[in-house]
Amino acid sequence: MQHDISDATVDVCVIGAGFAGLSAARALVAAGRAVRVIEARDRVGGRTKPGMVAGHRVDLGGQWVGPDHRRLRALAARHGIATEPQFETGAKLIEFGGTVKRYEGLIPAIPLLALIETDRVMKRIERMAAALSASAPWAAAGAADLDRDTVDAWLARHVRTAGARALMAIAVRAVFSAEPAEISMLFFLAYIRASGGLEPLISVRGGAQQDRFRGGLHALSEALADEVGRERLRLGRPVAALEQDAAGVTVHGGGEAPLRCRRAIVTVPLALLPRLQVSPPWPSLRQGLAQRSPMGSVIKCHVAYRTPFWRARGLSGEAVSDRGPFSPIFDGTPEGAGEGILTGFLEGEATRRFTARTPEARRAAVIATLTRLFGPEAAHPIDYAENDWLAEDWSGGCYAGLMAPATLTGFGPVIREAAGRIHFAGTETAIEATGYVEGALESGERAAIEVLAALNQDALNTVS
Ligand SMILES: Cc1cc2nc3c(=O)[nH]c(=O)nc-3n(C[C@H](O)[C@H](O)[C@H](O)COP(=O)(O)OP(=O)(O)OC[C@H]3O[C@@H](n4cnc5c(N)ncnc54)[C@H](O)[C@@H]3O)c2cc1C
Repeated sequence: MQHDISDATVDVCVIGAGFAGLSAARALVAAGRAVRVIEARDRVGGRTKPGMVAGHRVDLGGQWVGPDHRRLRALAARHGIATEPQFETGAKLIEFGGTVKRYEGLIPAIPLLALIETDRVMKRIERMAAALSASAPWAAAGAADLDRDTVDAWLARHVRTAGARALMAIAVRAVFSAEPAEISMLFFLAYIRASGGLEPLISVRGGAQQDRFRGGLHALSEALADEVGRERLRLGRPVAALEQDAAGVTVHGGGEAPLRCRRAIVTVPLALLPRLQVSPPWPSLRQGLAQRSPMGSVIKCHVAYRTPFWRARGLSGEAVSDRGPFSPIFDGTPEGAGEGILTGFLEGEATRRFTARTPEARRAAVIATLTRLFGPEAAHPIDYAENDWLAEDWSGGCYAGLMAPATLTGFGPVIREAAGRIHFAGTETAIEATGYVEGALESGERAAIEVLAALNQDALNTVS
């Protein structure tokens, strides 16, 4: 059916009320545009989610904020939401090659040769990432060669000691919730480039795990939804189809009458795009990109104890293990709480192994890892909470979308390209802090600017 531009109900329809969708909507509302945000879940926040453990509010999804995440910090400041530093006083633990060791600072207690090689390879990776353009990593000299390799294949060729390879695999899992064999070397470097380095991605102080929000990160998505205006939000309404013609876009689904808009912004992860019926079909490279951008695999768990007993033993609560399945681990105790909480992840292959098991089996495996690392006191938690993101229908995995070899060079250049009147946001499309809430906010702002320019151009075209 052909529609006229005058029958548009709103200027812009935003699909998805995660941080990207809400940030786009906020900017459009501020510019005086009529906006509707349509969200499949019955809540805002997408990959952030509130939970409770031992009576304390915790984040079941995204949690930390880095020093450079200025948009997220500005949002918190506007709402008087304070941060607290991630607790890191004391020694860290590493389980490596069958033994558990304590260490202080950044240098883990592993054999010297492996340590020297890890340092060398980290520096090389930092240099390679810094040489890429953040907005067009596919255009770099040698990009095709890097995009032919998985991280695993590259490490196998360039790292000799098994210890350094194992340590790098722990870092890859921690950042991508994927195995090194799953992702392209070029994608790995581009993701690092977007956050200013690998060290900032894996660090607490000065890095992506530096601070948490009092009351949880999810509360900031609620604050952002308030800024957009609740009357503009439709929750529990999965969009099923987008029909585009010369004058606008008709949005179908969620048991409501079709909604007509001049422009749409789709913020769902690339992997979920094929679930939307679109007419006309997505441009072929967009379709190919969506088919080749799977999500990572992660289960996040919080384990509560009567006290943070590890602190009394001079431990920070931070730990990693090459055996798993629960690694990495951080002290997740909220400031001022009497109880202690250890927060950590099953990532990549470990998630795949445990997603189909019972919650009891997962809990037992998590506690077994904690007991090996922190001793017998860890065997007696008072509460446990988890969230399997691989099983979340409207995410399909987390933390973010990944790219296997030959994707970024073959399909990447269209990642931020509009398909007619449909524009794209979402942390996967971010130039800065891709994969993080900060990236989601940046992508929403960028898409809003793009749409405002397009709406102005549409208006000029109508007049002329
Ligand atoms: C366990 C975990 C830990 C993390 N840790 C951190 C961290 O510490 N710090 C950090 O910055 N980031 C972290 N992240 C990543 C961060 O949460 C994401 O980068 C960010 O939330 C993505 O926002 P987004 O708006 O791009 O996507 P989403 O949040 O995925 O938003 C997309 C929205 O679209 C909706 N949707 C999907 N399909 C449809 C449809 N058909 N119709 C309507 N709506 C639809 C979804 O329900 C969702 O709400 C973590 C994520 C997880 C899961």
